[in-house]
Amino acid sequence: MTVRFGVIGTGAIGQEHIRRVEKRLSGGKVVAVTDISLDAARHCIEALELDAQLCDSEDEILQDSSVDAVIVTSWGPAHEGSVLKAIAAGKYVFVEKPLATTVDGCLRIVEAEARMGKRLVQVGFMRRYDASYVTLKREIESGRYGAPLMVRCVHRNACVDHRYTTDMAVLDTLIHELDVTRWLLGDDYTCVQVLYPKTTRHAPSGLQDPQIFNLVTQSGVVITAEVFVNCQYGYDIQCEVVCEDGVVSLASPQAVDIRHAGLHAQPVMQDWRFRFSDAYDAELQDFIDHVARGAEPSGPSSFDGYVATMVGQACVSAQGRDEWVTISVQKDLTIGFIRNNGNQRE
Ligand SMILES: NC(=O)C1=CN([C@@H]2O[C@H](COP(=O)(O)OP(=O)(O)OC[C@H]3O[C@@H](n4cnc5c(N)ncnc54)[C@H](O)[C@@H]3O)[C@@H](O)[C@H]2O)C=CC1
Ligand SMILES: O=C1[C@@H](O)[C@H](O)[C@@H](O)[C@H](O)[C@H]1O
Repeated sequence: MTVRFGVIGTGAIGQEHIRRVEKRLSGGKVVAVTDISLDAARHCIEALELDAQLCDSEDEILQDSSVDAVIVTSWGPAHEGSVLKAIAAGKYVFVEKPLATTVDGCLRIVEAEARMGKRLVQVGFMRRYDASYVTLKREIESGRYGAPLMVRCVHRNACVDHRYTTDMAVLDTLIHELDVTRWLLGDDYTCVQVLYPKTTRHAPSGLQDPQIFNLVTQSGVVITAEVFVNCQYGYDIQCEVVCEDGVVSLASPQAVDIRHAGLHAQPVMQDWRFRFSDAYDAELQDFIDHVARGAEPSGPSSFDGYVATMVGQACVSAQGRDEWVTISVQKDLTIGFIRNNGNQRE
């Protein structure tokens, strides 16, 4: 069966996902698109030469019985409403991170899905599909290096625009580390502290950049994550796991190694589009494959989305304070269904 998609939000990653469904992946087709800016949606249809209907609203997409699944790629604060409506309409939904920008919003989604009695939602935490992260997890789980003790993460973007605010360093950027490190270690966070180094002159006015997040897990692993979104030189994602008997790190994603003009160098990618291109392909293909055979998605679940936003909110509340903030994930029976059925990709 071909999965017929409706897309809500035709901005940067919306267009990326539409292009991959149409041109690179198999088993999916975009049949309807909308955006709060209808001009943006119209332009997307024209620019990508889509054979898709321009819909006036998300409601029109969700009421359309020819749409099997939706891709939600609008701004974060709009995600909750679209996902809840999609669940109510019984549609599968691939939603970009964050699942919702508030903890209560995430819980409403988790509970709505639990009431349906089946998983419908997959969250776009694509790093779980990145070959280098997958290998890193496999190596850690082999036990060959002993128990993980410390993790050092770096998340650098070349630059951001004036709309990027200090809390977005958490809910827009660090949220990837919050999800992937929990997945890598199979461990939950207990507390967080945020340090503010000197701010770069390249940061838009009022933005604290860079920021350092120190997190501790239940088993006592200490994670240090740097977020620096105006580093100028490119898009740089690093992760090093220090274990009792060895150190395992993400491999460089570069395909070339250059010796030139007295230098031995590797180019640095400039954007998430390139660094995680294969991972975005893999996550969406996995979603399509499950939906096409009527199976529940098995990628990052709404519970994972809830945990990431919940931990993210604790990080936000620790920003600008010189103290540790406690984190406790709610794991009651209401959401046990999703937790137990949707937490693992294997
Ligand atoms: N997984 C990843 O690595 C990435 C994830 N993202 C996530 O994807 C989402 C979108 O980000 P971008 O594409 O960069 O933003 P963008 O600003 O380029 O595009 C967002 C689009 O959504 C539309 N929109 C906003 N509210 C809407 C609503 N209520 N209904 C319909 N359309 C609406 C806007 O008009 C805009 O066209 C964000 O949640 C972001 O965090 C973005 C980039 C990379
Ligand atoms: O999700 C993403 C963006 O929304 C975010 O703004 C960037 O900081 C991240 O690197 C990218 O992966």
